[in-house]
Amino acid sequence: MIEEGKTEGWLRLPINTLQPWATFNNVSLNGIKVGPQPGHEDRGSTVIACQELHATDAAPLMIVPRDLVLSLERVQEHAKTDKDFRAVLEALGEFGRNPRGAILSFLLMQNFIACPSTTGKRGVTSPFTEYIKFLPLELLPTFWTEAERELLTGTTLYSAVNAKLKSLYREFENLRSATSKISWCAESWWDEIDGLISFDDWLQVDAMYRSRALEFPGIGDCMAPCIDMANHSSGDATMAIYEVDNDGNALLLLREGKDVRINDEITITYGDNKGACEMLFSYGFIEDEMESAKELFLHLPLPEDDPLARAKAAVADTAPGFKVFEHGQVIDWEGDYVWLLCVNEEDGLEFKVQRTIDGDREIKAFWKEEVLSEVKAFKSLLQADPMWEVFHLRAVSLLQDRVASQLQALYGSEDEVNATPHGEGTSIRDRPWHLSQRLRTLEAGLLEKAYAHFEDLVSTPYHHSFPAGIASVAGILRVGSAFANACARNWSLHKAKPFALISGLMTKIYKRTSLDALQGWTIETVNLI
Ligand SMILES: C[S@@+](CC[C@H](N)C(=O)[O-])C[C@H]1O[C@@H](n2cnc3c(N)ncnc32)[C@H](O)[C@@H]1O
Repeated sequence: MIEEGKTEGWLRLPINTLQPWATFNNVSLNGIKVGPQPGHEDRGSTVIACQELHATDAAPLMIVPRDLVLSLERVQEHAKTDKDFRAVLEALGEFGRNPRGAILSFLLMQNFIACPSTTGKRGVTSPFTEYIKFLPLELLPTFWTEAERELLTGTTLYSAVNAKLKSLYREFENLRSATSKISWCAESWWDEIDGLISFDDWLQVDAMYRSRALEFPGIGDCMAPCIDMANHSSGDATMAIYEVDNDGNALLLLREGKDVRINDEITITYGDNKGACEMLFSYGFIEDEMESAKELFLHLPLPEDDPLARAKAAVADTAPGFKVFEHGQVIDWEGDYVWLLCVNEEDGLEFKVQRTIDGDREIKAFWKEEVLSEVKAFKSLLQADPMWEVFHLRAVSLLQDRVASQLQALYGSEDEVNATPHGEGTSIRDRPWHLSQRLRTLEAGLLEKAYAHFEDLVSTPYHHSFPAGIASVAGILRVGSAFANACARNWSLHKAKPFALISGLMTKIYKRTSLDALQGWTIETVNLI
């Protein structure tokens, strides 16, 4: 329905009619207009200065009345006067009571109301019935074809998009089964012959929300019409900020110290620390200026041979993996889950089944008799342990292996991806092709740096306590691995593959030697470090 509406025109309004919509709905636009920026039409509409503006001038660039900010609260308000929509929201149960479920179903309903082929009018119009006509169709990766998604093989976006599509499908199926019980929905939305709503519509409302949601203090995630017309730039290039005033109105303000000339673009930041993967996932682009993937999340499966795997999975209240990030010149990682994987029964980890006050059975983790109330607290317990150096080495070693396997997946898919026909006359569009290539290069760069960083961590602190024989074997392997790695880094992704594999193998042997050596002589040696 939505794509059809955009193509046929009944769900489209020219962006130069946003100003009358804004005036009619009491949105004030001061010294700015919304439209495409010449030379950057591929970025859609944006906020442009129509006069010189200075941060010292007190007036906000935009004031959006609180009633127009689309939050959970606003959707619930609307439901009070729209009994058809209220029935939808109630049918959705818990999902209809959280911001995402409420906002997405509201957007779907507003698109449905705008559809001219609706027989027997349902729902109540709102300012959004018109506003959604200004919104473009975003080519987020959830709209990439299967062949286009294959271009992401080896990147962290590959599994993220596939998992998102599965979860969107589950949400859509829930929506369908819950609202099929409402007679007008069964007829107008889901009828097998002329029902209007399809899975693509759910993808469209998800994309509208995902690419435009802003987080306002005191409101949470919401959509603020007109402010969501601002494009993104990061760092010093960000020209404006958004906030709420004491009355709950949403404001767009020029950043302190910024002056703009007529026709300059006024951008906001969608999150300076967001990585390339997240930018592409949520907004469908990667900033031209981005030189690093910034951060990426790698999943860590629980090893099949871990006897405590099931118990660990049951208590893990955190994402099953870790984040590698590069902020400035610093490479680091975080992930509480990793510590669960590094220790076992022989180290002091134990699980017990306890009864809760409601009589339910609950599995509890213990570290050396001390209850582990949340995985987040585990690292500090381990840090206080005499074996910390060993646990830390195990963790870094695990992370390095995971980074190596991700690099292998990236390099390993390189030939096939590069050989994929793309562009005109093929099933691969230019935009997904270029964006996937960009992501591949950025993620390879960050993974390489993380690999080298972990290599430094696993090698440096322990060497001086190894016996001479082990130290020299470890030393040779380390130098060899560093050499192979340096070759890998200086060559193109494609040529680097054999070097990366050699480096990976050498580091594996080296780390094994180090770990065995450390664990071999146990606590006294570690205590000396
Ligand atoms: C919140 S909307 C901004 C308004 C949008 N351009 C429009 O026409 O409605 C976010 C979308 O704008 C586009 N966008 C924003 N900043 C961009 C940038 N720096 N480069 C490319 N596209 C950008 C992306 O398509 C993104 O999903």
